[in-house]
Amino acid sequence: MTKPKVLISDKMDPNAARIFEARGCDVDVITGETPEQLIARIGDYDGLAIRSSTRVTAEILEAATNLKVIGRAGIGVDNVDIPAASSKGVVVMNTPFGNSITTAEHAIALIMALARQIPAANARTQAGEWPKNDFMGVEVTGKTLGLIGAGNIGAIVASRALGLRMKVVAYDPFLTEERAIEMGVEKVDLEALIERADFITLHTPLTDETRNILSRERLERTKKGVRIVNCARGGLIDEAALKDLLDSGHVAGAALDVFAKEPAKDSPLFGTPGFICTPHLGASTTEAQVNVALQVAEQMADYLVNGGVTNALNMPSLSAEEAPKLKPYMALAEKLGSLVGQLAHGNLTRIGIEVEGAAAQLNIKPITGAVLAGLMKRYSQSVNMVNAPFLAKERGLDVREIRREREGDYQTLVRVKVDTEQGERSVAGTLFGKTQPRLVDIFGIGIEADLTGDMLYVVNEDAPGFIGSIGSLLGKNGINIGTFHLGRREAGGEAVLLLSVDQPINQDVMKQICDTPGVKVVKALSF
Ligand SMILES: NC(=O)C1=CN([C@@H]2O[C@H](COP(=O)(O)OP(=O)(O)OC[C@H]3O[C@@H](n4cnc5c(N)ncnc54)[C@H](O)[C@@H]3O)[C@@H](O)[C@H]2O)C=CC1
Ligand SMILES: O=C(O)CCC(=O)C(=O)O
Repeated sequence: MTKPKVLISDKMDPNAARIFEARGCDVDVITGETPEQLIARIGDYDGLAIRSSTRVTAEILEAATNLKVIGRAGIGVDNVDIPAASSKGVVVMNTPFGNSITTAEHAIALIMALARQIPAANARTQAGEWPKNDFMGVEVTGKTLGLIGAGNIGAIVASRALGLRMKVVAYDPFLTEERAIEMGVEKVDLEALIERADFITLHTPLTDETRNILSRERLERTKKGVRIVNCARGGLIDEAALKDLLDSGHVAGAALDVFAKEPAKDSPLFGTPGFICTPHLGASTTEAQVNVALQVAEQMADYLVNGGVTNALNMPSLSAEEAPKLKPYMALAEKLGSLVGQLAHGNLTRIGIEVEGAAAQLNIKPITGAVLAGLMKRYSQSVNMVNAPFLAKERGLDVREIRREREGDYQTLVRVKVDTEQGERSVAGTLFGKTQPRLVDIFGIGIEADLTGDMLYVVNEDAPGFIGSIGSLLGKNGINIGTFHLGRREAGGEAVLLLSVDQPINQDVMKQICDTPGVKVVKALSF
């Protein structure tokens, strides 16, 4: 088996490359390239490991013909076009906890730096001024910290701020009263936070809702003398309004680690009294960078080598223990989806995926993804279990999942049901010996078949001599039969013949089969 190839395109702790190699991947570290250079190179790689500098755009993804996974060594994935990655079937992963403590500590450091004007005092002292009378600070003890965003980092900031004897008020639409009590913070609405906070710190992602959350209008309603810290994402604060309010003295201090446009090599805020900044250093500690590098490499290698999915933003997680158990089910599910896709006529509007017996103990999402991928192969060659659910949604396909704990005739069963113009139709399969996918039911007719390679599907009237006539027709045309499977509703009723052949069957032979007396439906299948 060829080794998966990974490109590390941003500066990353060297442990990442070591882990990739130890886990059986080939790895190249090529940083600082232009988008055009990355576009020219990316087609060679199965995995792309990034931090925040590489922007993974739709154009880059278009050129990424082999790419299976993008791993962000860090939290924010606003530098990745996730919808484009999803529709190309590329898994996007991040490392949601590896740098949280470090980033929270940076926010606290900036709060303290603002309270005591440390950067300006340092610069002027080192310039030989000894400006003792120019730097009257404020205590943080007893002050109110307004926390916008109380997720992982926000919660750590809150705990540290409480340790500094600050009072913490938090605004986060997803913060429950119970969690606020557990964190020791007061849950408030945004407007109350704006009016009450002596310090404000932001810890939300940048979304349509959070963009400009500290707008000019809100900044103007803050307490006079407020100090503001942003270690989350540029774009959360109106930078022009912040500059005006620093100039007017309404805002006493602001510390930005992140800017609306990065790298921020120039900004109207630079040089403004009370303004301090760092170049997106929130996650930059040795500890955090080792954490995220190890974690992203482990996660990506696990996916590329074993199919395990951890911390993916566009597909359900799949642990390294689950992955090998699910693998044969996913092969079965893909084959059943593909069978339905090849046999069903017209536009499908609804699909049901039922798992029964042992299959019901497993995570159903990957099974659903595999059924949909098999089904939609007829629309697109680049469909896989990552993008299939998105494509299904785009096409308005109603997908239902049903789990039945009890066993039926089989110890484990996956059934795929679709609504067709002829009514509801279903196919089902099981695993022989826990790993071998087998079809066991096709549209209500029991049959045991391995769905593999080129196959011929025939529905016929059950009559003596029919099987022999099909066998000799194929023989006459030089087509060798590999396996032969039969099933029927009842003696003399509707029967199904499913056989594997050593080569695709051409149109001429298909017509001859079609013209054979007793044939009702005939279809060439491929798996
Ligand atoms: N400066 C740096 O180097 C770093 C920055 N970050 C950034 O920090 C941010 C937060 O990270 P985590 O705490 O790990 O994320 P998280 O997902 O654990 O927490 C984010 C919180 O924001 C809340 N939120 C969402 N929409 C909101 C809204 N409209 N108003 C108020 N709250 C809202 C969510 O409910 C959630 O609790 C991310 O944007 C991340 O990119 C993370 C690491 C390093
Ligand atoms: O990788 C970095 O230095 C930035 C980290 C960051 O912004 C994040 O994890 O969201």
